[in-house]
Amino acid sequence: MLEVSIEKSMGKFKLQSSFKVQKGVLGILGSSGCGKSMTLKCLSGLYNPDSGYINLNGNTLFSDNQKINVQPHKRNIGYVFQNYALFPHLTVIQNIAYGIKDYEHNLRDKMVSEMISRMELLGLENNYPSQLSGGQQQRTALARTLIKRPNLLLLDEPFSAIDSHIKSLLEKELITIIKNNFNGIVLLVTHNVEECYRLCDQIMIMDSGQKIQFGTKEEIIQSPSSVTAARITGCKNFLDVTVLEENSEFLLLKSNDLIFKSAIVKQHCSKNMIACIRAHHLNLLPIETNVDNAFDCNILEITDSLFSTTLVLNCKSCILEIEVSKSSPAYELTQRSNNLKLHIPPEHVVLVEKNNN
Ligand SMILES: Nc1ncnc2c1ncn2[C@@H]1O[C@H](COP(=O)(O)OP(=O)(O)OP(=O)(O)O)[C@@H](O)[C@H]1O
Repeated sequence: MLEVSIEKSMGKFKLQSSFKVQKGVLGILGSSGCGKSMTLKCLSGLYNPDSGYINLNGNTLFSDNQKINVQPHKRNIGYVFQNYALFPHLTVIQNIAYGIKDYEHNLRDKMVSEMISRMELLGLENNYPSQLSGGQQQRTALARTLIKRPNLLLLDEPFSAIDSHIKSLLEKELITIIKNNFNGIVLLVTHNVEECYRLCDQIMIMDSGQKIQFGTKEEIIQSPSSVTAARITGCKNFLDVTVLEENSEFLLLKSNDLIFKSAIVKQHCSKNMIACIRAHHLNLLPIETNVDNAFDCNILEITDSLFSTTLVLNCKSCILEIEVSKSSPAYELTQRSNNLKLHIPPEHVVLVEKNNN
């Protein structure tokens, strides 16, 4: 179990990080400069927090109250940096052995050769980092870290230096390696929501040095708690709405000339809220369709991607972005007409408080 409650000021920036993880992979998601890497650096001991505490599996690594500050190399925390930070003048085998250089040499050789074969680095033992592919460098960096059997593994944007076409292969590989070789807690820093969803069990969203939401990945994606959390998790549509009616089945909402339904929500609802709707949850239907919660709209802009199309629509004076797969019937419709019906699934409308940004 990892328990963190720390504060750290650096220039104008203030980090106030507090969270608890029992097990599994925690994704730390947030835009550039929100304090993700600083959180990892405080955990690893590279930075000293100004105040607070860090407890890992019952051991206090940092506490300003108790005047405890365990040195970085005694924390048993593995840290894989964005660029892997391999020693360029050492071979694969020497980089991996570096992590356990104080071990008795027979034991060290045995552990290194086991790690080389587990990480599928056989045949590359004597290569220098410059002679390795991105994926091989990543596996070497992981091997160097995991060989020390850390209690906590910190991964800072492990795929940022990798081409997108091999990224998905490496993601799968990384998760298999971690699941098969490591049973401690993993913290994965990323600003890519899809990567975060694929790899993590829980997600913490950060903004301006603070945690703004923490939960399982399903909770975070289905129920963002604020406009910022929704935006960071990829939501594109935010409508200022007035709640016209609230009954046991639905809420009736108004934004400009659009009056639409959302499914009932558990939380208290104010009169004025923000409705967050993800672009891929909206649907397009033929103009003559007559179904509940579907409204006339016209296409203002089309951005064509490889497998999907993003459309900007005007629907009753509300501007909405919708993403349709090129293999969907909705895409066919966009090829034939500019005037369509926009269906808003009530269960996919998330309401957040207006002042809760
Ligand atoms: N050594 C430092 N001195 C002063 N300010 C710093 C220092 N290191 C980081 N900062 C500031 O602290 C803030 C958080 O930085 P951090 O590296 O944690 O961001 P991040 O969320 O990891 O961003 P990115 O996704 O771009 O890596 C930034 O505003 C940064 O400018």
